[in-house]
Amino acid sequence: MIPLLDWTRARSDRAGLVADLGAAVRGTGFFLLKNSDIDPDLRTRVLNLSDAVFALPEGEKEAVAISNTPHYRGWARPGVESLDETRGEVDTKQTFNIGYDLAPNDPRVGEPFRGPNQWPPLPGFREKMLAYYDAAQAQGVAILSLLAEDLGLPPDHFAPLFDAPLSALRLLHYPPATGAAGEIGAGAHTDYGAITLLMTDGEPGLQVRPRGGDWTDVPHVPGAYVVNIGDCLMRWSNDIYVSTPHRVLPPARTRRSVAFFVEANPDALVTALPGTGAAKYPPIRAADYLASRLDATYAPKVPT
Ligand SMILES: O=C(O)CCC(=O)C(=O)O
Ligand SMILES: [Fe+2]
Repeated sequence: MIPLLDWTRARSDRAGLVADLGAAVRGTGFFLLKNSDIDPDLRTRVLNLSDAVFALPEGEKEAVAISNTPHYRGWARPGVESLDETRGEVDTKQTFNIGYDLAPNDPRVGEPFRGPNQWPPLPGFREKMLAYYDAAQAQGVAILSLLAEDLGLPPDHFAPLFDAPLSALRLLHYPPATGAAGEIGAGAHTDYGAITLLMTDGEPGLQVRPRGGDWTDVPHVPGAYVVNIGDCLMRWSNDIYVSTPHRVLPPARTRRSVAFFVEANPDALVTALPGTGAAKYPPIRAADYLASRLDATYAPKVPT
């Protein structure tokens, strides 16, 4: 149901990979991707640095808390986010968000989602996270080029719309389940962006709920990314591609994952792609679409 695709086919069997990808994104909207272009050593460094940031003393995490800035960057303690907007539950996960990096004096600072990142005092953290951000964005754009072919568009259709992106690198840390009533690692949700590239540590918990189906575990294939379509690309494709609800159950042991949300440039106009039929939705700027979704995620659910 969730196919395992081999990225090396992008060079050796491109038409075959385009066909398999096209089927996956019209089905559950989820697939596993092995042999990605992202350096395995860089992936390991990012996961280790992620452990290090969550292990910092509370005070050092507070110094880079997401609440310090309006840009959705930095550390979020458990309970700050509630991915399932329809329920009172708050997520047990901690997260650390990194965005497109701008110098504090860049003229774009002040536009929605534009700003400097907050960096914890860990050697190599900034350098490795920014290297991973660029590598993951490039991988996302490469996947989008195959999807453009799948839709009968030129392979470079998306590239200029994703070169100064809203994309977010998110480190996640789930504590072991306590058994408390209503406990959830990450509440049921769909992703907001174009494509999500997720690396996990193999600890189970991630589940998807395909249309008309039940919650199903996402298998773990060592070294493979879990890739899924987000709501923005579903809308852009005029609902040809499918963004599927997923969640993370409270894990038996500490669970770590690293999500990269591939997003478009703020000004990219999300409007039914050529050849996808009569538009079901009005055009919207990518930044306005993201703003509408993030507001719901961070709205207070519990009295503080
Ligand atoms: O941690 C995971 O496995 C999934 C996280 C997720 O779905 C998200 O952050 O959007
Ligand atoms: Fe997600």
